[in-house]
This record gives sequence, structure tokens and C-alpha cells, in this order.
Amino acid sequence: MYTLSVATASHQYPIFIGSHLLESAQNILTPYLNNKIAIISNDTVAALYLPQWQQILTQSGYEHFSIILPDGEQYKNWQTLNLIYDGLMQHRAERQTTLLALGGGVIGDMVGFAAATYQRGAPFIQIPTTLLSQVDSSVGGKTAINHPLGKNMIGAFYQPQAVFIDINSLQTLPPRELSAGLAEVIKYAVLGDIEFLQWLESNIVALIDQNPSVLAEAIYRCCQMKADIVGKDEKEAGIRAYLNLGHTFGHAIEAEMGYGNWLHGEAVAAGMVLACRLSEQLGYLHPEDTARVIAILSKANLPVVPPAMPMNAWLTHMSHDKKVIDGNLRFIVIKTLGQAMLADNITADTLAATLKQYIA
Ligand SMILES: NC(=O)c1ccc[n+]([C@@H]2O[C@H](COP(=O)([O-])OP(=O)(O)OC[C@H]3O[C@@H](n4cnc5c(N)ncnc54)[C@H](O)[C@@H]3O)[C@@H](O)[C@H]2O)c1
Ligand SMILES: O=C(O)C(=O)C[C@@H](O)[C@H](O)[C@H](O)COP(=O)(O)O
Ligand SMILES: [Zn+2]
Repeated sequence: MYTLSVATASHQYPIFIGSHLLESAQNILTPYLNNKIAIISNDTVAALYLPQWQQILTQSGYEHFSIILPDGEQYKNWQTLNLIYDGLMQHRAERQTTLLALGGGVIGDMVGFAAATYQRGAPFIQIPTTLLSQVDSSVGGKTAINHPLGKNMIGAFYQPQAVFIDINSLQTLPPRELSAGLAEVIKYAVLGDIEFLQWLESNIVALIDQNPSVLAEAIYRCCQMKADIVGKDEKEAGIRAYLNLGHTFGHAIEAEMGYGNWLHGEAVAAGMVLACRLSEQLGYLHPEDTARVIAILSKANLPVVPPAMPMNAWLTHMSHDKKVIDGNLRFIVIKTLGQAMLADNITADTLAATLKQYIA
């Protein structure tokens, strides 16, 4: 088992990463659990993993109950969030009740926001079961729901008590979802670690084939990078924004295409290619660098061409981006492969040149 630590100004918590961790869950998590526990999951993940968790908690003598939500990005909204509050109230959850977020990033983001707001703050633990949630969303305390007009528009920064990553849960993950997770893995390399990019180029087939030690190393490296960045900048005042590489374009794609039609990781992959093209327009990246990013994304079976959308759709969605200041769009671009930077003052001409092939 690997253990990492996330240390923000106000809170410190561990990330446990390993194979067959479920078997030792009781020993690993006991220090982070209160007496009463709410397991919150969706119908897909519950069918696969809820009985094991219920058994572990029962055997260990915890009082527990479960709340099962409908599955999908289209349910990451107020109505579904309310189902969590309803369940917590019906089961008389207290402020000290521990919420377990059992699922992918949608469950983690929603349970995290419910934890942040229920009785003004209950403890929660992330148990991510997708690659995307294991390398990214379970770490760092961004919690949110979507608004019909924009991704993650309502939320809070709220850190979990612990993150529990059992790589074995990926064995049941559909290949398309594994690829979506690889988009965020590749993102880390492109934004901050050229050596990791080389490593990924050598190991991409092993990752797709779910070689356990290669997967564990990739997850560890991503969590390490994210823990380091979040430790320095919990609330995205500076370098945390680099983790948004590809997301200004990607979130526009997700919202315009209808939540869930393009997976988050797929939209980020196509968005990253656009961020590389924008970097080219700004005179930073060479086309062969972009070709290298396209090649690794393609080997991970990810889309590298965004959908064609009307220019006003691109602009309207991107105007909701959380990096916008005084109405001005700001983008994460690539100065050189492995080194991101924030670019503001992007002219309309530069943006139009980047998007011109993708305007419906
Ligand atoms: N908070 C953050 O920092 C952060 C970072 C990245 C992404 N996100 C958010 O995360 C979400 C995407 O997360 P995701 O890619 O995990 O999607 P997801 O949560 O929708 O999970 C993908 C699919 O896999 C299923 N699933 C989950 N675990 C499984 C397993 N072990 N076996 C079989 N099926 C399983 C789910 O039920 C779902 O159908 C987006 O809403 C995105 O905005 C948040
Ligand atoms: O943790 C972060 O910071 C990120 O930006 C990680 C992203 O992968 C993630 O999708 C995040 O939810 C996007 O945040 P948002 O602030 O653009 O909604
Ligand atoms: Zn993301």
C-alpha cells in the first residue's frame, strides 16, 4: 500500500492507494470513522460494491445506512443532491455522522458538497471507484453540482477526512470510462511533468490493459502531484488553476452536448488539444508538441477533435468558467510540454483562430 498526505492550511488527510485494500478497510479507516455512517453511492456502483462495505461496517460494529442515487452526470444537480439531504434527515444523521462517497467523480463531488453543507459541515471519506476519481476528483476538496448553464457552478472547497483507493475496483470499469480517466492522467504530465509524459508513452498499453503495478504507479504519481499543488494553493488563487488545463473548452463541450453525452474525461481530452492549439497561436508550443499530445490521447482511445459548435455557444459557455475575471476569459496554456502557465488577454482573433475549424 502507498500512503500520501494532503496538507492544506486548515486540514491534513491521508490518501491510501493499493490493491485488495477492501480486505483491510476496517484497520485502515477506523481512525477516520465516527460511530454512525452513511454510505452514499449510485445504483451501478452499489450493485457491485455496496454489500461488501455494508458487511465490513456491520462486522466492525458501526451503525450505518445507505443512500442510493441514480447514476449519471445528468443527475449531478440540485434534485439529486436533495435526495442525499432527504436520506440524511430520514435516518437522523448527525453532524458527526461520517458520509462515505462510494463511486466515481459524480458521487464524490455531490457527496462532498452534501457533507460541506449538511448541518454546516459533516465529515466525509472519498472511496473513488473510477480511474478518473482515483487520480483526480477524490483529492483536493473541490465539491460541486452542475447548473444547466454551467459545470460545477454551485459548490464548495471542502476536504475529506481520508481518500481510500482500491485499484481492484477498476476491474469492473468499462473501457470507455478507463480511457476517460487516462485523459486526466495525461493532463498531469502535459501540465507539469515531461518525464511522466515519457513514462506514459512507454506504458500506455499496460495502462489500458490494467497492469496492476503500472496502474498503481500512475495513480500514485497523479495523487502526489495533486496533493503537492493543493497543499500550496487550496482555493485556486494561483497554481491550482493549472489543473484546469483543457477544462475551459472541455466544460463548454459537456454543457453544450448535454451532460453525460461527452464524458468529462473525453471533453477534457479534446479541450487539451484546443489548449495546445491556443498555445501554438500564442507562439509557445510547436505543432509537433501538439502532435505528441494528440498521439498519446489517441493511444488512450480518447477523442482529439471537439464537436463543431456555434461560436456563441463556445463563448457563452466559456464565459461561465470560474477563472473569468471582470468578464475576461483566462486559459491554461502550455509554455513547453510539461510546463503550464495562465494566459489572460487572449484576443478575439487568437481565440477565433484556435476554434475556427470547430465552429458550426
Ligand atoms: N472535484 C474534482 O476535483 C474533480 C476532478 C475531475 C472530475 N471531476 C468531476 O468528476 C465527474 C466525472 O467522474 P467519473 O469519470 O468518475 O464519472 P462517474 O462518476 O459518472 O463514473 C463513471 C461511470 O462509471 C460507473 N462506475 C463507477 N465506478 C465503477 C466501477 N468500479 N465499476 C463499474 N462502473 C463504475 C459510474 O456508475 C458511472 O456510470 C465529473 O462530474 C467531473 O466534473 C471533479
Ligand atoms: O482540482 C482542480 O482544481 C481541478 O481543476 C481538477 C479538474 O480535473 C476538475 O474537473 C475540476 O472539477 C474542475 O474544476 P472547476 O473549478 O473548473 O469546476
Ligand atoms: Zn477534470
